Amino acid sequence: MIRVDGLVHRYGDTVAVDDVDLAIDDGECVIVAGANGSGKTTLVRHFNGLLDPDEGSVSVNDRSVTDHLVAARTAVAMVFQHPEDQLVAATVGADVAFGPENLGLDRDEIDRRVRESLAAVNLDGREDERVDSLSGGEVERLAIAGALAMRPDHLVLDEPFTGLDEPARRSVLARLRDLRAEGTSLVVVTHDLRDVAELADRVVVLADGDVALDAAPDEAADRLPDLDVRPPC
Ligand SMILES: Nc1ncnc2c1ncn2[C@@H]1O[C@H](COP(=O)(O)OP(=O)(O)OP(=O)(O)O)[C@@H](O)[C@H]1O
Repeated sequence: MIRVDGLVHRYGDTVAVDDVDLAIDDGECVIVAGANGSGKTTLVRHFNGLLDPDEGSVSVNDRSVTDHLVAARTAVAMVFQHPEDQLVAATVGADVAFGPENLGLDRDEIDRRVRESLAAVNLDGREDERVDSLSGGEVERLAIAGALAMRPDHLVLDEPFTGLDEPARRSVLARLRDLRAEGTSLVVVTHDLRDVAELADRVVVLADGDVALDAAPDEAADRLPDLDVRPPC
């Protein structure tokens, strides 16, 4: 479980996250939506300790993120909005292998995870290609493969469908559906629910850094336009 209690995050005078309480159960799929600047990215960056709370606390699997940073980063994998910033190696295979290598896994297991993760995002067989030769959508899929290779308990994706063409989008959605069925919790940050509403158990909408709505997708649909979120078609 990811648990957020009274979380406040400030950037100077800007209160980006304003006293948020939230719990995401194991195996749940939660959409975090809201207008630009409502605090979505800031909130989820606390889930694996990329930011420190100004007030309040975050725990993952019952352990404080601040006190158990390595455990949080092993349990929660993140894919960010600008995945090109997340690349760490020169080739596709080495990039996906980086996380599992840091977990200290043996070579066979690392190779297996690299193969499976690349296949999950339709990049199979491209281990030896240079990352700087990939298109924007391919880089995004590579970043998702890197997160999948960690076999995290919780996967957080910040605007994962931006820049993906239709086949790539379908393949990522299918993989997310499988992950959810396997018990991985998913947190998908978006301001447009059309892509992921069918997968979600809950929609959490932020407005001005606080939770303005927390409901099942069909219950939430009517209120979404008032909160500057495009409802699913
Ligand atoms: N590094 C930063 N320094 C200063 N202010 C920031 C920083 N990052 C975000 N902010 C501000 O904090 C608030 C919340 O930003 P955040 O990026 O978390 O929102 P968001 O909902 O993810 O927005 P978007 O949909 O545009 O990605 C905004 O007012 C933003 O301008």
